[in-house]
Formats: sequence, C-alpha cells, structure tokens
Amino acid sequence: MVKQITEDILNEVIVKRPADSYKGDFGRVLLIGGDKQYGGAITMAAQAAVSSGAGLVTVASDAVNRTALHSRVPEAMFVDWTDLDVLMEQIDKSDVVLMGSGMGLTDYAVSLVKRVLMQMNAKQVLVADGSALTIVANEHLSFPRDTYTVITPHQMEWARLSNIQLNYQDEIELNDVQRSMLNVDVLVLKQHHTMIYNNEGQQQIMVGGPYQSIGGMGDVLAGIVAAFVGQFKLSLSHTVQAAVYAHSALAEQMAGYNYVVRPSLLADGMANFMGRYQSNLD
Ligand SMILES: NC(=O)C1=CN([C@@H]2O[C@H](COP(=O)(O)OP(=O)(O)OC[C@H]3O[C@@H](n4cnc5c(N)ncnc54)[C@H](O)[C@@H]3O)[C@@H](O)[C@H]2O)[C@@H](O)CC1
Ligand SMILES: Nc1ncnc2c1ncn2[C@@H]1O[C@H](COP(=O)(O)OP(=O)(O)O)[C@@H](O)[C@H]1O
Ligand SMILES: [Mg+2]
Repeated sequence: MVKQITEDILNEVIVKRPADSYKGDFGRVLLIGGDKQYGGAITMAAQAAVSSGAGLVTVASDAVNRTALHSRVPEAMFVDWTDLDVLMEQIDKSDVVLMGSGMGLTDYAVSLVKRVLMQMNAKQVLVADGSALTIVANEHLSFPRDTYTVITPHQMEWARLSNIQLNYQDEIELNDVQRSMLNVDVLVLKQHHTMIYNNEGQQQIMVGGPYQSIGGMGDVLAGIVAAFVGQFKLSLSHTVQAAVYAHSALAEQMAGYNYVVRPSLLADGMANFMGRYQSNLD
C-alpha cells in the first residue's frame, strides 16, 4: 500500500536548532554540476540548499559559473571542477554530495561522475540528479553499494536508468525491484504526485501541480534534499519525504497568487517556509 505523505512529516523532521549549535552541525554539502550551458541549474540548487539550512555549501562547477553563482549565492564556496586535487579533498570532507544538476553529458562530466562514484565512503550520502543519472545509465555505471544513495529522476531519466518505459512506471513492484538492483536507498520518482521508494515501502505526495512544470524546478528539489539529509537526523527515508513534501507544498502555496512558480523564488522561500514548521526538541 502506498502511504500518502502529509504535513505531519514537516513537524516530525524539521527540528528547532539547539541554542549552542554551529554551522558544522547542519551538514557540509558539496554540489557538483553546472557546465558552460547549465550554470543556472547548479546556482538554483545551491540557492535551495542554503535557504533550506545546509550548514556549509560548496559548489564544484565550470569556472565560467563562479561570478554568477557568487552574485546570487554568496554564502556558497566555489571550486573549479577541473582542480581535481581540491575537488577530491572536498568530497572527503563532505557529509552529502549532490551531483548532476546541469552537469551536462560531456566527456569531462562522464569522468567526474566516475570519480565521484569511486570516491564516496560509507558515512556519506550521495544525491544524484539530472545529467548524472543519464551518465550512469549511458555508461552502465553502478551506484556505490556502501554509500547511502538517493536519486531524484524525472520519468525519462528513470526510464534510461531502469529500462522501465513511461507507460509501465505505475507498476510499483517493478520500480522497486529496479531501485534495489541499482543499489539505490531512496528513489524519488518525480511526476505529478511524486512517488518515493525505499526499504520501508512507498510513499506519495498529494500536493503540487503544473505550475511546477518549468525548467529548474527539479534542480531546486535536489538542493533541498541535499540540505535536509545533511542536517536532520531522522531516517534517510523520512528526511527525503519531508524534503519532497516541502518543495511541492511551498510551490502550491506560492501558486495561490502566481500562474507559475519560479524555481529560484521557491528556493528563496524555503527558509521562511521551514521556520513555520520547526518543532521543539523538548
Ligand atoms: N537553467 C538551467 O541551467 C537548467 C538546466 N537543466 C539541466 O539540464 C540537464 C538536462 O535535463 P533535462 O531534464 O532538460 O533533459 P533530459 O534530456 O534528461 O530530459 C528531457 C527529455 O525527456 C523527455 N521527457 C519525457 N517525460 C518527461 C518527464 N516526465 N519529465 C521531464 N522530461 C520528460 C522530454 O521530452 C525531453 O526529451 C540536467 O542536468 C538539468 O539539471 C534543467 O534543469 C533546466 C534548467
Ligand atoms: N504537473 C506537475 N505536477 C506536480 N509536480 C510537477 C509537475 N510538473 C513538474 N513537477 C515537479 O517539478 C519538478 C521537475 O523536475 P525536473 O523535470 O527534474 O526539472 P528540471 O531538471 O528542469 O529542474 C519535479 O519535482 C516534478 O515533480
Ligand atoms: Mg531535472
């Protein structure tokens, strides 16, 4: 039975910050993506991660994106993704690595995806989205067995990864078998009323709508997911459920007075949205 995710997940997962906390308590998040063509995608993911409370955000991207990224998200640190020694060091230091947003499909992007998959360890969480998923599918790569892995494909990306065509993607058992064969802990299968698959079963959001059908909306979700898993200590599956719910619930609220919801505005709205749900620790 597919469980419907309700607003309760937000009060359960989003906790009030302890008074004596510091940035290191809320996740070191590394975002790898943004080639020459798609700098906006990684910028929006970074904006979303910062606004959703990630303690420290670093972006590894094509050098051409540095100034634009900093002008929109000065809180984020920047690494030129061709500087491999620094990049590998950053991966080792991170709690969460998001890769794929606007990464593109160049040979260099392929080589980066391979390196990241090899470098991740058992204590870290990998969030893979966008181009990284297409690369894993095209190159027949595997997700690391010992790293917690969350993937956030749209339906075409899932078709490439799983070989399940779009008209069969409502077959729950089929999707779940493929998820597990791919070494994926949490599959977020994005669609109208997105579904989440994990070892605890399947969950679905009933919020959100077509005002979200706009480029960048998935990049923002990836940044929110990375920030949530970096800072909240509940199970990975609950934390991802909260991130997915928050993304579409806020979009639904913003759509009350907008025809479409701009992903960059949604990203900026997350801090205010989360502030309304934080629950007390005691
Ligand atoms: N401002 C930016 O820089 C943006 C960059 N983006 C990046 O662009 C790269 C390519 O991603 P795309 O998703 O555009 O390209 P993809 O080639 O992965 O997917 C788009 C293709 O899938 C098809 N499709 C079928 N069903 C679909 C569904 N339910 N949802 C989405 N597509 C469906 C579309 O018709 C199209 O042919 C990613 O790395 C992504 O992060 C996009 O997020 C758009 C915005
Ligand atoms: N009609 C819709 N109803 C609900 N959610 C939608 C709809 N269209 C798109 N979305 C949501 O918007 C996001 C789109 O993600 P994606 O296709 O990866 O966008 P991009 O790669 O351009 O950022 C997903 O979270 C998806 O669930
Ligand atoms: Mg996408």
